[in-house]
Amino acid sequence: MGVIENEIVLFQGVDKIYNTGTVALNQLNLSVKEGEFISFLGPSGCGKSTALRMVAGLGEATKGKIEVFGKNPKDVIKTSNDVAFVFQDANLLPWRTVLDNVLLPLELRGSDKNSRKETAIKALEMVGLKDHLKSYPRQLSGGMKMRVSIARALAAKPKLLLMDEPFAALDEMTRQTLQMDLLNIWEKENMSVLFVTHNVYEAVYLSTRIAVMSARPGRLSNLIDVELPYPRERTNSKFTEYVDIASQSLEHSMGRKELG
Ligand SMILES: Nc1ncnc2c1ncn2[C@@H]1O[C@H](COP(=O)(O)OP(=O)(O)OP(=O)(O)O)[C@@H](O)[C@H]1O
Repeated sequence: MGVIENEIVLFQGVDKIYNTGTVALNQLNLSVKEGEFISFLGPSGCGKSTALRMVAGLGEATKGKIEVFGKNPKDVIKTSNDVAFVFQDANLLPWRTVLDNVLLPLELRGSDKNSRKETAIKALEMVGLKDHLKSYPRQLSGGMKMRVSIARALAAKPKLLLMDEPFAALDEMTRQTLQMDLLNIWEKENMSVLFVTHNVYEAVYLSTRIAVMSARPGRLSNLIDVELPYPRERTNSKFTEYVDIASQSLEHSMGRKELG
């Protein structure tokens, strides 16, 4: 099989069976190209997080191959800052200020002392928190905490950002604002994003492609190319069409309805 140009992530025949016997992924095949914004959409327990975690070198495939930038994911994590992870929980240290939370991974990595503060401030600027450098996590709203968490990931200047339901705990207004801001950052920074969500609207709003996962178990049931220009208009009829396509695909993947 030839190498695909600009391929940054490859799942090839990937099975993941946990030692409890749970089959989390079954023959997952997916090729992600540079610059894509891919969402894994699927019901609870279909293996979305498992797939994302393996891209971050957390856990190994039971069978098949996963490559990130053409290498073993564990090696990529060990030797570069090219991959960053944002979780649903912002995971901030309560005794550190906003700036110090973003600085922490840079300190741990031993990056240059003089430039790291500048890098952290720039990342906080990108997420609109330049005026809150000295605040503590307890003084921030849920949305602001998530912004700090995103800034912490961006400070490493990753080429690939992995996000596991980052906005799931936020209210709808905050979620929509963060989605918009995330897209702006994605476009400006030339990053690629792998994003996990349960939310069909979120997947259609954000993604260049949606990987719909099935719970029977851990299979890719559909790949949807979302051919809509950015920024997307949620009230647009084309947007609604994609929401319908993704919803039907999701229902089909859960075995409730056959695709029309
Ligand atoms: N460390 C683990 N050990 C054993 N089983 C696990 C482990 N992690 C996940 N699983 C199981 O693997 C399956 C897939 O889990 P995973 O978290 O990847 O799904 P998900 O699609 O991300 O679910 P959710 O949307 O609820 O987060 C589930 O049945 C889960 O219980």
